[in-house]
Amino acid sequence: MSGDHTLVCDDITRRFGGVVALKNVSMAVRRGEIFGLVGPNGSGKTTLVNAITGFYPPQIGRITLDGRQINGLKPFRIAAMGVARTFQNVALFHGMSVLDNILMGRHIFMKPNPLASFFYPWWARKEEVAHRRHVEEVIDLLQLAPARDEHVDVIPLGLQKRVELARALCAEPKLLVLDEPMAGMNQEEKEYMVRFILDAQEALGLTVLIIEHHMDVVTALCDRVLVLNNGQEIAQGPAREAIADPRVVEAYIGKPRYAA
Ligand SMILES: Nc1ncnc2c1ncn2[C@@H]1O[C@H](COP(=O)(O)OP(=O)(O)OP(=O)(O)O)[C@@H](O)[C@H]1O
Repeated sequence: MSGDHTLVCDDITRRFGGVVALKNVSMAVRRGEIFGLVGPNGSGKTTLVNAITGFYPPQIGRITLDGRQINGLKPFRIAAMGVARTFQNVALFHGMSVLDNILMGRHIFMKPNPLASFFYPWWARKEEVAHRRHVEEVIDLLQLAPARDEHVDVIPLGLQKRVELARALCAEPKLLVLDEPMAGMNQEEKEYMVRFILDAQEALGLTVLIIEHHMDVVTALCDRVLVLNNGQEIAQGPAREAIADPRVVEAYIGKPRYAA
């Protein structure tokens, strides 16, 4: 199945003590698509992302990235294989500027070699220029130039989330995983973020897995979605069809009284 797919999750089960957070969940994210993970609070979305990124590997099931099994690998190995992630609660480096935070996204490409840098300073400079060039492209793409020298602690939440997105893009990911990138944003900030994600996806040919609660954002962004409830799939398919599924409506707003 992996030929056209960047990510395949096959029959994933993850328990935390007596809590079954994911039960027999399968999905496949096609190359170049935006795939949404949807579901009410506690339905297992973050657990699935944590399984994919290696933070909490599944006890049962198999996860492959471009056909190579990744479950069982440490998070830094999975990151080095091309999976970049943003977090539900912004996870930036405090006390550092926007630019320095974004530059951190390049660290997986940096192979410090003090001897080479000492004897061939031009080589180290050339490497830094290449990293800077890539960072500048991302800064332009996400329109972050006016904020580049600001400290991340003093900029608005919407901008912080954009900086986190920029840092993830700088890792040139095969798979970009976004955990609620619109959380806490107002309508205008959400609309901007949707635009930036679509622009980045088009410009960089990204494959994106996104956890999202706002249904207007899901339909604007996602090609297909997996809907979870109580750790199990209740719908999967094209975004509009899946979220209109009666089981999904029921999971979000409950059964109408006359149907009880
Ligand atoms: N580290 C953990 N230890 C114990 N239980 C956990 C852990 N992580 C998740 N769970 C449990 O697994 C279930 C699924 O949680 P998860 O955070 O994956 O849901 P979610 O769909 O991402 O929810 P939300 O939309 O609120 O972020 C919940 O019952 C949660 O309490």
